[in-house]
Amino acid sequence: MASTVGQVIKCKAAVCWGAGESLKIEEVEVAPPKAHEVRIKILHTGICHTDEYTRSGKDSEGLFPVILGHEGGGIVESIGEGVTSVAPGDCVIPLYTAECRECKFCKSGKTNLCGKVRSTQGQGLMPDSTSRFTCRGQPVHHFMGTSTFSQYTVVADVSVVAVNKTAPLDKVCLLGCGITTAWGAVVKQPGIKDSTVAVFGCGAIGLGVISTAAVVGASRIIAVDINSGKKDWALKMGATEFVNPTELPGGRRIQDHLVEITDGGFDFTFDATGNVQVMRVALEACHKGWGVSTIIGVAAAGQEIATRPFQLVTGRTWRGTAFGGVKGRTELPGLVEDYLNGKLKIDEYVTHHRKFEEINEGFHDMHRGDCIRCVVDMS
Ligand SMILES: NC(=O)C1=CN([C@@H]2O[C@H](COP(=O)(O)OP(=O)(O)OC[C@H]3O[C@@H](n4cnc5c(N)ncnc54)[C@H](OP(=O)(O)O)[C@@H]3O)[C@@H](O)[C@H]2O)C=CC1
Ligand SMILES: N[C@@H](CCC(=O)N[C@@H](CSC=O)C(=O)NCC(=O)O)C(=O)O
Ligand SMILES: [Zn+2]
Ligand SMILES: [Zn+2]
Repeated sequence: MASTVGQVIKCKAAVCWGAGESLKIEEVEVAPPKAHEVRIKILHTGICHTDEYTRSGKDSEGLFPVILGHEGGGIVESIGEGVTSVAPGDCVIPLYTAECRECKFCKSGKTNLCGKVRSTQGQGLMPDSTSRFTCRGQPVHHFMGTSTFSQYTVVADVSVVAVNKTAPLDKVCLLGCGITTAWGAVVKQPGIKDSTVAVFGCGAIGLGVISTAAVVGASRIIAVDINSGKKDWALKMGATEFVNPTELPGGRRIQDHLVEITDGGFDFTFDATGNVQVMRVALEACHKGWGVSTIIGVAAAGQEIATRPFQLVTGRTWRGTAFGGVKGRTELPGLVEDYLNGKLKIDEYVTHHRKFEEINEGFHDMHRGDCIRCVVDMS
């Protein structure tokens, strides 16, 4: 087959032309990678709730037309000048949280949030402020620096990591977001061993938090979800109990119930719903004096969190995490090895598979209570 290196590639991509619209499979042109960029043939991608959040128009950073997707796996097709970290043929995972190892954030040792490409990423553009995608003669925005709903995508070299070539990409693509976020939210939070934990929301993220908290050795893990169908899932992943707030007697408030059954509240709580009222409950279900609540869920544009400041004055801590605090280029190869060695669950989360042409059905799957993660075959 003729080499595509340096050429514009024509391929299929799922384009979202406007907020709230279904994705449309289109022929797109994907320009070759410029300096410090990498063009990737995407083989599989998960659909994360954050893709739906932006598609639906709830993302204050949302731009259209756009190629969504940020939970992918693929093979490097070609590299731009100056790229040394990956090579053609490498098995890679695109990273929506870059890791340049040079910026103030990366060098701080305090955060995984890299500053190198974040501003252009938020504008749906590559670091030189242009797009590599066109469709029907017009530029199409990138998304989260990854755009994995395209058969070929271009990412910055700081936004991609090579992993073990034997890893099945239809599984480890989930390390591009969901599994890693949940894992990091727990392991990077000191003190979970022998502690009490509440997890609000039992989607892929919440279940991953439950599973990791169980592995780390939490003494009691209470899963909270408004869908009782999630009870079996939560218990299977390691929760010790399950509570459905809508089934409490006499309209009792969930935070009052949780504080009562835990003798004062939890050591740690996690929001994995993106609902700001639930975030408040998660904070207020923390134990006075030391409870720590972590926000993972992403809330819609215009939403704000609130609580009585007294909740914080009396020793509760409110914090949040992006991509689980994980530095992707440094840590993802190890997580892939953990998966290959049976130390990290991924297969269990993949409940649905879809062909690329069925990607909109994959979004519908996500709204059904029985879908944890849908993986799309991009071939
Ligand atoms: N910070 C980060 O880096 C990341 C954040 N996210 C965000 O994390 C959140 C979770 O993602 P994901 O697991 O994929 O989403 P899902 O939609 O799969 O899971 C959310 C779960 O929360 C349940 N839920 C909804 N409302 C409530 C409520 N009031 N009380 C308790 N449970 C409730 C849902 O139930 P039902 O099924 O009935 O709707 C569902 O089971 C999203 O907001 C996503 O955008 C995702 C990845 C990374
Ligand atoms: N664009 C949104 C913010 C969305 C958000 O918080 N994204 C998370 C990852 S969610 C993955 O599924 C994140 O990494 N945030 C940090 C970042 O730098 O974006 C908005 O504007 O509200
Ligand atoms: Zn995600
Ligand atoms: Zn950086």
